[in-house]
Parts: sequence; structure tokens; C-alpha cells
Amino acid sequence: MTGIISSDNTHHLAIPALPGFLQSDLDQCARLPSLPTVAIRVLEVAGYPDATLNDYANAIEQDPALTLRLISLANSAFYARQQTETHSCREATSRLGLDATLAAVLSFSLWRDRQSGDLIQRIWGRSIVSALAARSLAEQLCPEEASFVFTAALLQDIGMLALLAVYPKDAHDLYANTTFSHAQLSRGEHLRFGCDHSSVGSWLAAKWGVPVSLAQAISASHDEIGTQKETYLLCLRLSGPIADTWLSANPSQALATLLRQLSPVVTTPAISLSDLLKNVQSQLPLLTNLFELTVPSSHDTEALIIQAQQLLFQQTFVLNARLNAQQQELDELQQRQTELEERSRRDPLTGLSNRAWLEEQLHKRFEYCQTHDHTMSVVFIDLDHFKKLNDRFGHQTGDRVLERFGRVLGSLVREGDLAGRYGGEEFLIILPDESAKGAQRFAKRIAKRLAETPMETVDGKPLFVSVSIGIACLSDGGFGNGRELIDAADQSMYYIKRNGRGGISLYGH
Ligand SMILES: Nc1nc2c(ncn2[C@@H]2O[C@H](COP(=O)(O)OP(=O)(O)OP(=O)(O)O)[C@@H](O)[C@H]2O)c(=O)[nH]1
Repeated sequence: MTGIISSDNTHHLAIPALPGFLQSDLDQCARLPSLPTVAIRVLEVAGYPDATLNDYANAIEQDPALTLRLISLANSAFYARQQTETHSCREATSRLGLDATLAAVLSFSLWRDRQSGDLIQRIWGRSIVSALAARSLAEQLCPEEASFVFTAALLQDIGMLALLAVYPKDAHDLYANTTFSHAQLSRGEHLRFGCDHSSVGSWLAAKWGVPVSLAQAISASHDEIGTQKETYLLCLRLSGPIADTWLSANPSQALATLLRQLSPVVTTPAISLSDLLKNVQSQLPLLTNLFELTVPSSHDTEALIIQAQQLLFQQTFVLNARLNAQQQELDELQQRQTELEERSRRDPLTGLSNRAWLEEQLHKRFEYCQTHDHTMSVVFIDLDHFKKLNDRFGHQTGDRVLERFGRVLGSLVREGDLAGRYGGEEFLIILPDESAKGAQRFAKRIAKRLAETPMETVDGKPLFVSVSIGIACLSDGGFGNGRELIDAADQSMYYIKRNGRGGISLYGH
């Protein structure tokens, strides 16, 4: 059959460009599938939302050979079924119906080599189931576009035929791998040919001169489900995976998996899966007969749905259990991480903050006070004569004193204050929003507590300690950073040390 290109649409900007090498190989290929003018005219008619059988018949009658074949098809045993013989194209199209007429025209035009083997059979088989699924979906979601969607779905894989014509070996090797999913095939095509068959199919359809909208739909047919705005594209994109499910060796399992994959992206409640599958089931023999394909095994659609739902429930159950286990692991990891972080901030002996954490927090607080015009105070505490205490009572007693003092300090600070061990027998407390006077009151409470409460008992005797305390308040000096504030408190503390110990000094006073 001679392919006559009625109007080449490949230059149309809305059709994506192909890689240069592929484009030139396709241009030079003499064996590309071709469509006669009459088939293109029929495709145009199929694009009308209100196409009638008359429109189809008028287009088909332009080609006497095709008309004759349609009439003989309509009179074949399968379609005749006790009806009288038909003689006109109009009667033939009416007997076949719109979908079957269109499929017949395409099959006569494209399906030339009836002996072309399993691979081509598989490609057309998928296209036919896709077309039926797409039409059924469209009838539920966008009835006015059902016919267009049917056509686009039927042609969505024609790019595979083109690639088989241009690169017979490479394409055959890829397509013959029946373990590949359709998505894996597309990825394989990208690797080998620089794009997938939806782009090639779109280019081919545009080259035939089919309506641009149809070529564009073919191009978008394999894109990710859920990214489309138009409902007809949703129907088209769902049709392929549904066909794969139908044709799978284990359809209920495949359907359950598909439903699970689709549940987050397809939220249209209007789709009746049962109607969809029943439609495919009832129309399939008619269309496969046109293409002289072996009818893909039929399914008990109700049982299929029930089995798929049961599997879906099981899968969800297993998935949830796995998710729960993972979540638990994650929680434990997070808890460990939090504990580690917490520990990295603590002084192990007293349980108070350590120096690094104190300095980091002081730095942050200082910045905050600068930008928000707040004040703060720091209190520097050094235990008096601690060396002597160690020397006299032992290092362990010294440790217990430090530990006990840490607890006392912790009990005296308020929420929001930060007390820590700065080093050895030195402690630092950050008092956010505290004036010098408030910090002094706090320091006095510490001194009073130490005067009243022994930090240890040695040989039955209470061991009291005194401390030297230096205070610096942000409001009392031109401090450039947190470090300077600590130094000021440290200097005040040393002032007490130099003057006999056991007292409180406020920087700048
Ligand atoms: N038990 C114990 N002692 C410590 C710890 N860290 C530091 N020290 C001791 O604390 C003592 C501090 O001595 P100095 O810096 O001379 O100060 P001081 O003896 O308290 O004298 P003044 O500060 O002048 O009153 C040293 O002997 C350190 O070994 C600790 O974690 N545990």
C-alpha cells in the first residue's frame, strides 16, 4: 500500500523535536509505517466531538478498496450474526460501530504484514486494550472526548513500529524482552535512541499529516500520570498501564499494584473500575478480530476486582507493617541522636551544661540582645581554696563537692537561665533579660545557700564551701561580644579573690 502524506505537520512547533541522528535516520528510512489519505481523513473525522457514522462513511467511500474491505468485514460471520448482508459503506460502518470502523481503517492501512510475529502482535494487542480502556475512562470522565481519546490511545505505540523499521535489530532486542515493563522499555529507548517511542510516534503521526492535536496527544501519552491538567490526558495515560495489567500473566496482582501506585495521584472518584473492565472485556473480541490477533485471554472482571482488592489490602497491610517498623527505627535513631547531642552539651560530673555549649548559647544570646535591644547578665563563680580541699580530703571528695554544688546551682536557676561548668571548679550562669541587680540577688541566694548547706560530710563533720562570684551585665558596659562579657565577670570574680574570697562583685561598680 502506498503511503500518501496529505500534509506534513512535523514542522509544527508543538511537536517535540527528535535527536538529530534519529531524525535523519527516520527521514531516510523507506520502510516507515505509512497511512493513506483516506485513513488520515478518517482520523480527522474521529477528532470531531460529534462525529457520526455518516461522516465516517463519507470519508471511507473515497477509497473503493477500503470500502469493499469494510463491507466484507461487516458481512463476516463475526459481525453478521443473523443480520442480512450489507452492501453500503454506511451500513457497514453502522454495523461495525465508530471504534471498530476506525480500528479497521487503521488496521488495513498499518497492519499489512499479518504474519509479522509475536512482537507486532503484542504491540497491537496492547494498543487495542489501551484504546478500549481509554474510551471507557473518557466515557466516564470526559464523554465528549471519548472518540479522540480512543484514537490517540490506539496510536500511542506506533512509534515502536517506526523504531522497528529504522533500527530493526536494536529495537527488536529491546522489545523482545518480555520481562520489561512498558516504562522500562521507554527508559531503554531513551538510552538507545535518545527519546522514547511516544516522541517518535508523535513525529510519525505529524508526518502523516494527522491533526496536530492527535500528534500532541501521542507525544504526551506516556508522561507521568498526575501531572496533566486535561482529563482526556489522564484517560490516555492511564490506558497503557491498564492494558499492561489486563495482558499481564497475573492480572489481579498487577491490578492491585497499579491501584496502589495510582491511589496517591488519581483522586477521581467518578471512575468505575468494574464498568471499565467490563467494557474492555465486551469490546475486545471485536477489535482483536479486526487485527486478526489472538484474543487476549478474557477475565472474570468482577472476580478480578475482588482479588485485586484483597491483594491491595494485603499489600497495604504489609506495607504499613514495614512502614511502622521503619518509623520505629527512625524514632529510635532520632532519639539516639538527641541523646548524643544532649550528652555532647553536658558536663558529665555535674550534669550541667559544658563550656562549649555555654559559649555557643552566650554568643547567640548576645547577638539577640544586640538586635532586639535586650539585656542579660552573666555570673562567674569560682569555688574557694579548692586545691586545699582536694589536698586535704582527697580528689573524690572534691568531685562530690563539685557534683553537689552543681545540683544546688541547678535548683536555684529559673527556667530560661543556663547554668554550666566552665572548667575545673569554675561555673558560669547566663541570665537572659536580667539586670545587674537581679543578677546580684541571684548570686546572694547562692552564697546564702552555701552558708547554710554543707556540700559534703567528712568524718561526720559538715564540709562547707565558699565561692567568689563576679557579675557582668550587658547594660553596664560597651561589650563587643559575649567573650568580653565573660571576661568582665571573670575579672570581677578575681577582684573578690584578691580581696579575701567569699563575696560578690559587680563589673563596673
Ligand atoms: N576534685 C576535683 N578537682 C578539680 C577538678 N577540676 C579542677 N580541680 C582542682 O581544682 C583546683 C583549683 O585550684 P586553683 O586554681 O589553685 O584554685 P583554688 O585552690 O580554688 O584557689 P582560689 O581559686 O584562689 O580560691 C586544682 O587543684 C584542680 O586540680 C575536678 O573535676 N575535680
